[in-house]
Amino acid sequence: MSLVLRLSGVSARLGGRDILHQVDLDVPAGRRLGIIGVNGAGKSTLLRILAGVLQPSAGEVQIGDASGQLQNLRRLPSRERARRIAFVPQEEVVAAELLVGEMVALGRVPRTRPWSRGGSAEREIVRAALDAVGLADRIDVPGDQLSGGEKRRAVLARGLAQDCPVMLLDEPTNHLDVAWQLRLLQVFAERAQTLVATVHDLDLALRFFDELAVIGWPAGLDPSTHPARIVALGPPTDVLSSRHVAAHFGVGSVQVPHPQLDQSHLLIHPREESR
Ligand SMILES: Nc1ncnc2c1ncn2[C@@H]1O[C@H](COP(=O)(O)OP(=O)(O)OP(=O)(O)O)[C@@H](O)[C@H]1O
Repeated sequence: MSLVLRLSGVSARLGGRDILHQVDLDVPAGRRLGIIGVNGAGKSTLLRILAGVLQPSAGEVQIGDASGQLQNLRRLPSRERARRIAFVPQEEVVAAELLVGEMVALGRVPRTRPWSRGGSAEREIVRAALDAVGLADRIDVPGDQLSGGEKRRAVLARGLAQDCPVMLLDEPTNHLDVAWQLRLLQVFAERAQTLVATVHDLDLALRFFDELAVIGWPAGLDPSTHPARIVALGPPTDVLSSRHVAAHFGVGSVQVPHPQLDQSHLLIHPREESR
């Protein structure tokens, strides 16, 4: 299977502190990869490195083309990178002075000629992206008139409008109600060839992704003095075994089959109750 992104020996340093250490990660084309881990582990940092918006302190980030040829992500011009990778960061302010449609249209900038304005075809793409997140009727409304969850959906619509084969989403389900959490991930799964997303909801992670990577610390390493690394990688049912969840999240858990649907769910409980 060809790779769309590859991290080799990637480390990250922020504010004079080592955050990630020697991360190796392959993202194959056509996969849904979930990044999980406790607060402050380094998930956003890893995603920003994959997106090419943060330079690693060591190691190499490579991007693969349709034929599977890998090249250094830094050598790719930023406009070309933005035609191949859409990145939606964790928290983003929707500018009050922009209409919702104008903000979503920013996702089209890499696809248009420099300084050109989008025509009616571009407006249709923007409308379709807003429609996919249930906000088509808000296209001409100022951004600051949206609720928190609606703002999040509008920012995600901008990522959809960018129309890239690879989409990187940092906590896409933040601020969303339960129905939109499920629907939004499905929308992106249908539009993106390859999807990498960070999530905190481990039950959602178990059901939605093909593969999970846990960012954390091996047993015995003090998180306050050591950078994190990938401590588990593989199919969700393996990565979210009771043993792994206890070791990396400090809680008890059990995977149980849904009584009516052909899927498993993860029940979380305080660690003592598992005895
Ligand atoms: N600009 C920065 N300068 C210094 N330290 C930073 C900076 N950004 C993040 N950090 C630190 O890097 C570590 C990893 O942060 P990151 O945001 O990647 O974690 P995360 O796993 O995404 O966390 P969360 O689940 O809380 O969103 C944290 O300890 C954080 O305090």
